Amino acid sequence: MESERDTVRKSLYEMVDMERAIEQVVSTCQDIFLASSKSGAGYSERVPLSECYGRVLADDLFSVVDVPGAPVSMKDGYAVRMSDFEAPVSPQHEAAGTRVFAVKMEMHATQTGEEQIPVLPDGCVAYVATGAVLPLGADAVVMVENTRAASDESVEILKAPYCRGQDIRPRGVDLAKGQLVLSKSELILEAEIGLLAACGVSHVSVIRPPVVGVLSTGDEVVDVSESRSAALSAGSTYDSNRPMLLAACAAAHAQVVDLGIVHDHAAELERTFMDACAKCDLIVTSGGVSMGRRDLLQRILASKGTVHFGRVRMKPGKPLTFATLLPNAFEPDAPPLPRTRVVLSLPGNPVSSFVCLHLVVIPAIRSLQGHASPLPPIVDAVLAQDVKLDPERPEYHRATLVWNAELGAFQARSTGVQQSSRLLSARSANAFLVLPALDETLKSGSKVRAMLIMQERLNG
Ligand SMILES: Nc1nc2c(c(=O)[nH]1)N[C@H]1C(S)=C(S)[C@@H](COP(=O)(O)OP(=O)(O)OC[C@H]3O[C@@H](n4cnc5c(N)ncnc54)[C@H](O)[C@@H]3O)O[C@H]1N2
Ligand code: MOO
Repeated sequence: MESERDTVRKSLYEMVDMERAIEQVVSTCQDIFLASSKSGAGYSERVPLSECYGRVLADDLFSVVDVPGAPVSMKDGYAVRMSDFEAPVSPQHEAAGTRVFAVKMEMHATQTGEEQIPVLPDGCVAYVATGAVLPLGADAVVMVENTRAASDESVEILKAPYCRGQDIRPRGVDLAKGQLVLSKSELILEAEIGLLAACGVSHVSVIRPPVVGVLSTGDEVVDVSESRSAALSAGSTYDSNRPMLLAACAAAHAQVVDLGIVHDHAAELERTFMDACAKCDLIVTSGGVSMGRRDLLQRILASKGTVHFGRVRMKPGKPLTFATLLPNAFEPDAPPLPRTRVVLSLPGNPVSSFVCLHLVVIPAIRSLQGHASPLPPIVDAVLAQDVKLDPERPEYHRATLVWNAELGAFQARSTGVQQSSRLLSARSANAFLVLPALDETLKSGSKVRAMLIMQERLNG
């Protein structure tokens, strides 16, 4: 048993590898998601298409219509019967390889009912617009560029269609009624929204977003809204973590709850956690997880639940802490709520928070929504300059990747001094270079692994 004296000098937690830490967070969140999908309680909600971007589908989806609903033309041109091209023709047209047909009707792209579709008379053609329903009996389309107006009512076809069905979209070729269009657990982005609308679906069942509460801790931390009313004292610092985390969690389609700034005071922290546990699936905190006397979070979490890890072999973000709490941990007499609560306590240094946000918070939110691939993608990149490695901890080095056509590779440029308080090192970053712990310098031109973040920035 360690004495009180020892515990202030040495962390209670073994240092775990970052890959293992990420895996543990993701698999715990996936288990919570699976348990809630089985119980069905509050698992999904029905939303209009305008609200489903970035959400995960809760059910398989089938088309309720054929697209197109009838054979339609793929070109502006003339609908023809192929058999009419076998009829005898004048020697003059025979020699020229052309044929003249009477144009008996015009079909435009309108909301044609099935009963309104006319029959194409033998030996005649119909003018058809792109997307227009074909007259019955037509089995190919000749585009206008292969025709010449012979008179007001006839057309000379200069190049006969080479096969039946040419330039026709048959009924149901794009989507067939009853066809599985999207599967449960698929991510809905713009293509999927277009697809759903195309097959007549106006509302979909999507996974309910996790409720994510965000709080900052620290007696020195000041809300930015106070910036107009009071000058910042020497020891104070504006709260940059909470606005950053709230924005990123909302962008990851969580329902966010601002839990404010909490002092380094055990009773106040416990009260905030009690309140958060009642309404949040995931509680994200920053600050108060390291070795200071007022770093109280790990002790509170350990007393109310399970701390899975409290130190990670990574830079920046070493004191990253992951805990789970039973939903009634702070109110033992209250009836248990359906889900285990997840707590991710990020280190207070703003860049450490930023890095942990991308490495564990966003993957946790994605896992709680049933995303099949919750982790950021990793690509190869080539260093644009020398980079000094950290001898003790693997580093997530902020960098900007730019595609270099000459190299046929992404080139990675460091964002500069990587100190964990220097938020400017996150500015314009679109990747973390995943660097090993080694006492050496990686030379310009070396190949490294790069984890893509904020992919909107990949093009600068
Ligand atoms: N003796 C040791 N000290 C420290 C260790 C260690 O291993 N042994 N680890 C260091 C590392 S690494 C980190 S990272 C920090 C993280 O500590 P905490 O999570 O306890 O963070 P705080 O001490 O509360 O704050 C650190 C720093 O960040 C500023 N801060 C805090 N919250 C915010 C916020 N919301 N917005 C902007 N800035 C914030 C705070 O004022 C401090 O300057 O611990 C090292 N220490
Ligand atoms: O790990 Mo700390 O986040 O390096 O400063």
